[in-house]
Amino acid sequence: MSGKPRLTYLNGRGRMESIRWLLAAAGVEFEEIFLETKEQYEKIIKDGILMFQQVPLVEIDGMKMVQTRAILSYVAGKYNLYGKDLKERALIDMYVEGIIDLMQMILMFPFSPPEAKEKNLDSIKERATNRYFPVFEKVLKQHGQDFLVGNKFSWADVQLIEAILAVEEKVPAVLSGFPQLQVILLLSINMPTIKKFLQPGSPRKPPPDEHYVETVLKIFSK
Ligand SMILES: N[C@@H](CCC(=O)N[C@@H](CS)C(=O)NCC(=O)O)C(=O)O
Repeated sequence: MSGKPRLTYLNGRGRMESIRWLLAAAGVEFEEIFLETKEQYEKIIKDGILMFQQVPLVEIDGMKMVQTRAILSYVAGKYNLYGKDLKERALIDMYVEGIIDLMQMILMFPFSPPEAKEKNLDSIKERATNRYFPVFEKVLKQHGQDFLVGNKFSWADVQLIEAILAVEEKVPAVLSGFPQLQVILLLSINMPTIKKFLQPGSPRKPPPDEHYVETVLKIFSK
């Protein structure tokens, strides 16, 4: 093995995308194995590699890690993106969990039935604008620092930037009432590691299309 973390998931965003973001933001290169068939997925289950028969799977530092949040917090801790003490870490956890709740709506959106799409899109817009983005706008405004926690770039910032860009893909003007978020977005997308991740040809995955949705349904159908 090359020593690089090895990620096993589908060739699409899903639950793995935040892990790709965090590794990329930390400047860590990784390898990927893409599941394309149910047989491939069943084989890794049969081999006993997936603790709960679920992906994402990340092989890192001799471990076969599953559970998205466990993987993310390991990576955040390992690469100094997890605050300087327990209190900063608690804050990062709260921010991240909030953003993950918003991202969950975005994750499920492509699987909405056609008649529910408009309503679900409205809910994403409503939640982003009225519940989640105002929190981060206020935090940044109140402490006047560049980043969310401890005046230092952290996992919380990475998660926020991923979420902002994901919401903007669906609701382009969503940041118009959030000047602080515009600033942190600009600052972050110009950081060398993130800039690289946002360039074509990087491991960042495109928004889910019909083929991705079909592949997910095919692989995970019972
Ligand atoms: N709590 C787990 C959930 C993982 C999960 O639901 N993964 C899906 C793919 S995105 C899966 O493997 N589904 C198959 C199954 O649950 O049987 C995590 O956050 O990693």
